[in-house]
Amino acid sequence: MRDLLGAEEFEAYVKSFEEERLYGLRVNTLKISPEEFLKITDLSLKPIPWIRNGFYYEGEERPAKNPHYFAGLYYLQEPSAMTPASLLPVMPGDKVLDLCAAPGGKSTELGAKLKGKGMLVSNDISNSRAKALLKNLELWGIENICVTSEEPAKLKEIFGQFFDKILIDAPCSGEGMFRKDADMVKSYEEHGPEYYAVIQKEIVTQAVDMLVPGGFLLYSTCTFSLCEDEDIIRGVLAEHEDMELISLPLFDGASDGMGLSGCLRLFPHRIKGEGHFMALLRKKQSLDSGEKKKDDTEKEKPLPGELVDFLSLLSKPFDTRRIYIKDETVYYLPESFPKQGKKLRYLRTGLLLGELKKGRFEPAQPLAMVLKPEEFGQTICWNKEDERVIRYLKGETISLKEEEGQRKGWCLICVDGFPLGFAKGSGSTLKNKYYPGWRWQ
Ligand SMILES: C[S@@+](CC[C@H](N)C(=O)[O-])C[C@H]1O[C@@H](n2cnc3c(N)ncnc32)[C@H](O)[C@@H]1O
Repeated sequence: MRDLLGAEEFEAYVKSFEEERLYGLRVNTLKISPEEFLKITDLSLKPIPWIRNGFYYEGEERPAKNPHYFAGLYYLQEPSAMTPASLLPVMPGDKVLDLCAAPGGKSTELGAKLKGKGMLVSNDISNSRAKALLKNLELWGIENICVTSEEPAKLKEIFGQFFDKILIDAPCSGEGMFRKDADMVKSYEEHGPEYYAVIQKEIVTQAVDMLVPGGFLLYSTCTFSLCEDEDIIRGVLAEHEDMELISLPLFDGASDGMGLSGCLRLFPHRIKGEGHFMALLRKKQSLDSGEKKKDDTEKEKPLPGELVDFLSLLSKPFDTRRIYIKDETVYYLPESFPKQGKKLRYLRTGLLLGELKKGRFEPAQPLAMVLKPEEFGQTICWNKEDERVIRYLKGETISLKEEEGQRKGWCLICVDGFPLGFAKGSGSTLKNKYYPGWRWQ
């Protein structure tokens, strides 16, 4: 680091390790604007200057023990780690791949940018980490997701040149994690920059082949070593004539790439964040890039009566051609989901709508998370201070107050106007249908 920064700046860098780590949360713009969120939250927040929907919170706050967290209104994320997804120019309708996605810090933001249009494939090679990723994406309320746990080479084999935008938040030696997580120092001693550089090169090479002409690839790490950062990008540019570097905008405290201008570096002694490296690449348009689109649209087919009955409770439009039933489980596939996508080892293909159970349809938790209260026939809304909110999140049976009337059938339970999950009414009692795996502990 002394070689990289020079003696004087190195002192400032080392000194930054005496300071407290920084805590951040990012507001879910699929559900609420940052301005509206600030009006309803009881957390004390300060804006992160370069992230429109990002805020610092104090370490003693407990934002994960808050009903708004269970409503998917925000994600807890280190401030500099919010930058890569904010800089990848994702547009609604894009086909987006997050190749190293768990536990979902960046995927949640990419999903929010898609606004339900197009498709987000979130992948992580580790199956256990991909499970945490799935939970975070479903809590966030992204309906157009596929979650896979595959080697990048396997994804390339199945998808080929398919994605408009790709994010690689690469596994790395983690020099920017030392203040946040002391264990990272130990793992750095086991596997340093040279070890990770080999893996990163392989991942990037596969990703380039999956990008359509004109598509963008954002590469990021939370480390500072040249061989994992600029050298990887230089390697891509040398080996792929059709890839070009697009300069990222500098903002207050951010630094240019070291020896490769246009990349972006965040250092803990220059910004209020732990540190990150980013580079944005674009695949040049080729003359014959007007590739014919295969028509993968499913034909209209009749749906089971119990599912039709349940869907009639919803005013949210569903394209029935995208409803996919496997065994008794019902999914809603993202638009532009390719048929060959089904050949992958996936944890989720689209939005999980629910289960067909002997003539009944039971809606699933992820469906509740993508709804707006007005999109469901029967809604029960409590404010955050109502003690029944936490009891509901703990899985308890709830009694309705007299003024709330009698309820029969499926109800969508909301806090401050944001869905938490389903319950089934029978008179003045609500049978709790909150997903047991997500309960308040
Ligand atoms: C820096 S973390 C990703 C963090 C994530 N993007 C986020 O914002 O929450 C890197 C991830 O890459 C995964 N990984 C490691 N090798 C991989 C590979 N060859 N292909 C795909 N993912 C890989 C790890 O399991 C790890 O979850």
